[in-house]
Amino acid sequence: MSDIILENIVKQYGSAPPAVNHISFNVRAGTFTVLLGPSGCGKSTTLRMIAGLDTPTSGRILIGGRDVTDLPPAKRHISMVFQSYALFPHLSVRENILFGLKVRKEPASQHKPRLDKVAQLLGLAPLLDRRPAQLSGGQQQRVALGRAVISQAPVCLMDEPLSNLDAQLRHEMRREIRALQRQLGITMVYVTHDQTEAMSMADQVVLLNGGAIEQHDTPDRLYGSPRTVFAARFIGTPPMNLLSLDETTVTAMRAGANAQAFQDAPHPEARKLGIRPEHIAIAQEGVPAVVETIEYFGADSIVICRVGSSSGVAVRSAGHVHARPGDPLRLRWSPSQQHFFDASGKVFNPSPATTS
Ligand SMILES: Nc1ncnc2c1ncn2[C@@H]1O[C@H](COP(=O)(O)OP(=O)(O)OP(=O)(O)O)[C@@H](O)[C@H]1O
Repeated sequence: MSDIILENIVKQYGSAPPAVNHISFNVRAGTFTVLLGPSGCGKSTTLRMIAGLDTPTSGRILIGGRDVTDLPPAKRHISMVFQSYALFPHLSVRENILFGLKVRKEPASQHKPRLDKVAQLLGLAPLLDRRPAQLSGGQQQRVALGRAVISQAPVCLMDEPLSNLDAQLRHEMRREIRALQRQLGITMVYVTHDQTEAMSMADQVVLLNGGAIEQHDTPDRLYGSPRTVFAARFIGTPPMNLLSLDETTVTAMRAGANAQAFQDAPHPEARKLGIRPEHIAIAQEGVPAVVETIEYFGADSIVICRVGSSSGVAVRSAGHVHARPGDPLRLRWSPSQQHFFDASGKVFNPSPATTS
């Protein structure tokens, strides 16, 4: 089986701080893992080391139980898809897709049946005689996928493969890639900085920050039980609200006569309270707030408020909210949706809703 194991991987370029700093994680065979994080966090470097395009400064990489740390890419039984597609402009779609099979001298009798299958899977049959320049961005992306899939490698590595496509197409391709991965049982490692992409595609997300793993979890747990302020803020649009637990804000929260939340004093080491915008409701009674701005999106509105000394607290509300900047509001949320963080930004006390 093609499990991937990274053991204590470090990548150092010259005297700069390590691009990848002691990371270890496992990818189970047949699953979809996303490497997620902001620009420069080490996603591509990590993927390139799994691919064999970069060598770790220290640590080991195993694929399917084999130590591949010092093996070249061609010996790792992997396929790759890059942002740039890297198609040969002078070759037809058919030739582009078959290129790898020819280089690896796979028996010619295999070419046609495998090409037919891939063309059918990806809807490329009518385009086989075209050159890349005669294709749309989405079609070129499909050819790049076809080239990866035809290799029948058990592991596929993708680096921001959809970033050149418009939003609509990106959406469609996400579904296609996920369906293809499931259908073929491929072990997938996929790099993106787009948290929506990660959340909608992954079985497991490895969230990186400054070359280290911030959290490795299912999308569900990453969203529901972020371990750090960084994870809480990186996932979700708008991100989780963070209210400083200073006296003004705590007093404001306690002032809500019926504010179920926050009747007890927060733990003295808790410095910030996190609540997701969709977990706060505008109510008759509750924590007093003042409207700062309202953004209307059709299906819902985001009301930005001030609560105590915390400005910019986002509340997601269905439909159109009829309020103006300066209007007073009352807010409610359930204590089970509260996340407390300590001074170092680590979750203080996983919320009861997520510990069960
Ligand atoms: N060949 C290299 N030489 C020196 N430094 C490098 C090299 N490749 C990457 N780095 C540095 O390593 C760090 C991680 O880069 P990496 O490309 O892995 O980030 P990333 O998370 O993929 O970012 P992005 O989303 O912008 O592609 C960055 O600080 C980058 O400048």
